[in-house]
Amino acid sequence: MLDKTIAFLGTGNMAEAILKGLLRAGTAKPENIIATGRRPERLEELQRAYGVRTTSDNLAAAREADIIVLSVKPQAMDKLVVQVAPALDHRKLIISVAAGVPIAALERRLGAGARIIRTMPNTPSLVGAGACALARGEHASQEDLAVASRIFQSVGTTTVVDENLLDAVTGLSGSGPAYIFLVIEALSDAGVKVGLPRYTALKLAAQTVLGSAQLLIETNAHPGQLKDQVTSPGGTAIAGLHTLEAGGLRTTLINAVEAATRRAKELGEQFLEKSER
Ligand SMILES: NC(=O)C1=CN([C@@H]2O[C@H](COP(=O)(O)OP(=O)(O)OC[C@H]3O[C@@H](n4cnc5c(N)ncnc54)[C@H](OP(=O)(O)O)[C@@H]3O)[C@@H](O)[C@H]2O)C=CC1
Ligand SMILES: O=C(O)[C@@H]1CCC=N1
Repeated sequence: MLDKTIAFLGTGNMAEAILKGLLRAGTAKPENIIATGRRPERLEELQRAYGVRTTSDNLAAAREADIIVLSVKPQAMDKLVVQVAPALDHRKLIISVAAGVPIAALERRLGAGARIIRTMPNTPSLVGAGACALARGEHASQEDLAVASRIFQSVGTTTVVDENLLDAVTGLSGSGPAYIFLVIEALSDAGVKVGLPRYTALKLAAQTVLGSAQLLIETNAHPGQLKDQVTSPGGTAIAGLHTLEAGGLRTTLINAVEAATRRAKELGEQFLEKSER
């Protein structure tokens, strides 16, 4: 149990996933979590669902909390950071989940000495199956990194990386759930096309993705080896695989991760420009 108050500044999809995961794991108590937002109906919904404290006053939340999670969209981050900067002194641990936003740019807004951990989580955190990468800012201590890691470990796996790799992480695992949901939806449509009822097709598709990932992680085997185990000579899987290769699945996935990584960099550059004004 974390004996600290955590404020989520901007409680949308990603912050809710972390918040719910933290409560589910028993890492934080609802009374030690403050969730901020703009719309009263959203705050009521969060209060009702999780019993956390809610407010539209970011500055008051930042003043009260020990740990501040910056969780608005990158495009809204500069305004938020300028607003809460007076409350964010070196006694606070600041965790950013924003795609692209560099630590140096946040430090420029928050002043020298700001203890910042930049992270890239993903939405499966909601069910304790997240994948999060973390990078430590110059003024954050090893202890700060350990506290941030504990938060994200309670909702999934964590990896510490150099900050310059976080845009790539954003392209792969941060954005990855969107790719996989598209794949599951497409596989379900395919199941319907070959005659399965919709619900049966969706259940089979989702479990196939989950089970394959679990098999890979638990056996630590190479994905090619596990693919070969499914693929009999002259059988069904090779017929399907040939079609996927002809459709350029690998190249398409590589291009997707590259495009998302590029977009994370662009978002960071836009933030930098704003923070220089
Ligand atoms: N979604 C994802 O899969 C991932 C997202 N991220 C990062 O998480 C961050 C949030 O993304 P996501 O959760 O998807 O976005 P959402 O739009 O779902 O959440 C952002 C929330 O912030 C609120 N908000 C906006 N401005 C303010 C403000 N000034 N004060 C208080 N609340 C505010 C919004 O309220 P309102 O609805 O009223 O506008 C909204 O609820 C981004 O920086 C993104 O890069 C990182 C990893 C994965
Ligand atoms: O699309 C986005 O910008 C966010 C960041 C990572 C995943 N979703």
